[in-house]
Amino acid sequence: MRCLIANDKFKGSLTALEAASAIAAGLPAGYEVDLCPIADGGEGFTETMCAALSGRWVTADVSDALGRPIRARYAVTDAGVAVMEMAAASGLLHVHPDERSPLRASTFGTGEMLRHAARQRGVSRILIGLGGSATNDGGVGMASALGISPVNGRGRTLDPWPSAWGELAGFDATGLVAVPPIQVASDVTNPLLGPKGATAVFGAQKGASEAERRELERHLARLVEVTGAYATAKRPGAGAAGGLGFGLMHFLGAELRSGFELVAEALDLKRRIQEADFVITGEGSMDAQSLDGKGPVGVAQMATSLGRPAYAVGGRITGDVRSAGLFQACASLDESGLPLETLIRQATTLLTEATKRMMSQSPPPA
Ligand SMILES: Nc1ncnc2c1ncn2[C@@H]1O[C@H](COP(=O)(O)OP(=O)(O)OP(=O)(O)O)[C@@H](O)[C@H]1O
Ligand SMILES: O=C(O)[C@H](O)CO
Repeated sequence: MRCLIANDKFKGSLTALEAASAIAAGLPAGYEVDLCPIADGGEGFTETMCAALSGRWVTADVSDALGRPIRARYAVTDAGVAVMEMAAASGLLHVHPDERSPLRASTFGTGEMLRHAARQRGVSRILIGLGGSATNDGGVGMASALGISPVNGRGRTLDPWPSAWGELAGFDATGLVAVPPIQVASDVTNPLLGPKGATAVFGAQKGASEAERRELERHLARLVEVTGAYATAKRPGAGAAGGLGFGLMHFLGAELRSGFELVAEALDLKRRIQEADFVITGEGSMDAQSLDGKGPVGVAQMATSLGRPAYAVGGRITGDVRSAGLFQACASLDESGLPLETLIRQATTLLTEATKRMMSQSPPPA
């Protein structure tokens, strides 16, 4: 029996590779294993792509979402592609829960990282992953760092975070820095505005109260009005990373694709599924958001279409995912009834045990 293990990270407890190894340890003796950690555009995207494309790491001193100095890492591949994730600079991970404040947060640091990459010798293309952001600025911070500044009616430059845009009247691009073509790997397909938009769906996890979410939505709507980019705002992925998807497409003409699809291509996932008898996927939390184009669901759909049974292991797996008809069997760490803190601390052992249990209860068809 050959098993492909293609899971994403368990955020807060295990990287994708650590989780894949813990899952492998739970398989019956004698099974062949192909470890294939995946990512979708959020944290872990660069590491996964760098491993697949063989790149070297570069560090850049930039700003985090609140403007504090941060050292961000990205990779440059042998083929001259700079591969990065916005979360390395503007991620939620770098902002303590008490400090989260998307009205004051900006993607300026992501723009600095892009500028840094554009200046690297031999870089002819940039691939940037979106997801896990602390920001909700429509990419204005990013644009600002590249010389496209938000201005008021008198031409005065405004700060690049939403609460400063009361008088936003346009953009001054006279200082625009040259950047190579950019391809975007988006973790979600949400549009910029509305009930399925960046603020409504992801604002709360960044610390925005209901009143703040209303204000953020107003600012983003104003941004669309001022730029006239109504069609871009509606495109799938425009709402990724607090609207950075919109900003990259509108200000820099970037091409946006599903992060999972890009990763799947780089990892040669289809061939590896075909070579396996069954597939195990998973991530920290498999929930309604996962059904919206996230990696593990993508793996399961691909496996099903190739006639290979898919299994899921997660920290938690909600009922809608379990009943989506995608998995032969599911096992989650929280079925043990242990508190989250213990599930996170003992994630490796528990994941191995959950896999063992799942495989003995529902073995793959011989
Ligand atoms: N060992 C664990 N046991 C139980 N739950 C876990 C464990 N590790 C992570 N989680 C849950 O998963 C959540 C994180 O989900 P996940 O790892 O899928 O990342 P995510 O935020 O959905 O990332 P992405 O935006 O890339 O999908 C945590 O908040 C936690 O509730
Ligand atoms: O960063 C975010 O807002 C979410 O991960 C969706 O992209």
